[in-house]
Amino acid sequence: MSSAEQAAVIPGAITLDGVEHRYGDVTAVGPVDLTVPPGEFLVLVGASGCGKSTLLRLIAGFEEPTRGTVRTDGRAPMPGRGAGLVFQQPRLFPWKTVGGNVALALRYAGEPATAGRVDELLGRVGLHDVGGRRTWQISGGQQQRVAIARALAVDNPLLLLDEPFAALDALTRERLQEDLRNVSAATGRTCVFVTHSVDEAVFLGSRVVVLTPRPGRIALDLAVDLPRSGVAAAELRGLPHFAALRAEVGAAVRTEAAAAA
Ligand SMILES: Nc1ncnc2c1ncn2[C@@H]1O[C@H](COP(=O)(O)OP(=O)(O)OP(=O)(O)O)[C@@H](O)[C@H]1O
Repeated sequence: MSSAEQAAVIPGAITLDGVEHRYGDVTAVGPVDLTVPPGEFLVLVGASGCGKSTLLRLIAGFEEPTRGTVRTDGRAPMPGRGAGLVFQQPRLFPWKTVGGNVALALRYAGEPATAGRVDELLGRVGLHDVGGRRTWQISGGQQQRVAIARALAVDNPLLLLDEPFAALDALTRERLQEDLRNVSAATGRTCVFVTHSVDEAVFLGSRVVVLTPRPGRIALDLAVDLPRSGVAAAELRGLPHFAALRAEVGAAVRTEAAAAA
């Protein structure tokens, strides 16, 4: 068994081995080789259409690679019953309460949907005393927090997020980034996060991968060696090293976008 295969059987590990994906005649992704150890916060950045969402869907098991293999926990990913998923739109059920949405996710995951467990998950994302409200009675930022709580209800070490904060105003977005950073540190989940924002990538990621224009391949694979806890968000963003990392990622994104033009 290779070291990549050994890493892949550890819960929360992801391996992509020679992965390519085509839609008809269009090669959207690949080849990509990537090993993500458990607990890593990997951010995928790149120009529109470079294949970020396709890579995420391959890891979620919604797409099968045209070539190569994807493994999560050493197995082919299982669509539907696999990782916790968060999308750009919260996709909550409007006929259910906030707590009802989280309870449904717990039941779907085969876990007891007790009031205590629902409150605990809502508390994790900073939501208190809104469990009895309808989803349309809370703000867009709060709805996205519910979507994250629902994803955390899934008993799986993987959390996959596709531009979850893109539709939010700047201040709400920053607050959710801070909370997600803390949630990921507290839960130890492996996160894969897709974004267009270089700042968001460097703030959230413990590793940032910049993709080339279609087909998406790895142009830059950068470890973000910033403290994961114990430093306030404003302080972190003010560090010279934060600015240096942001400049490095930004330059790679611009170079790749220019190549696409
Ligand atoms: N279901 C599909 N059928 C055909 N082509 C597709 C399909 N989904 C995506 N594509 C194409 O594959 C390429 C990669 O798309 P993908 O959505 O993965 O990129 P992306 O980097 O996430 O883009 P964006 O940042 O705009 O969301 C694009 O050229 C897109 O048009």
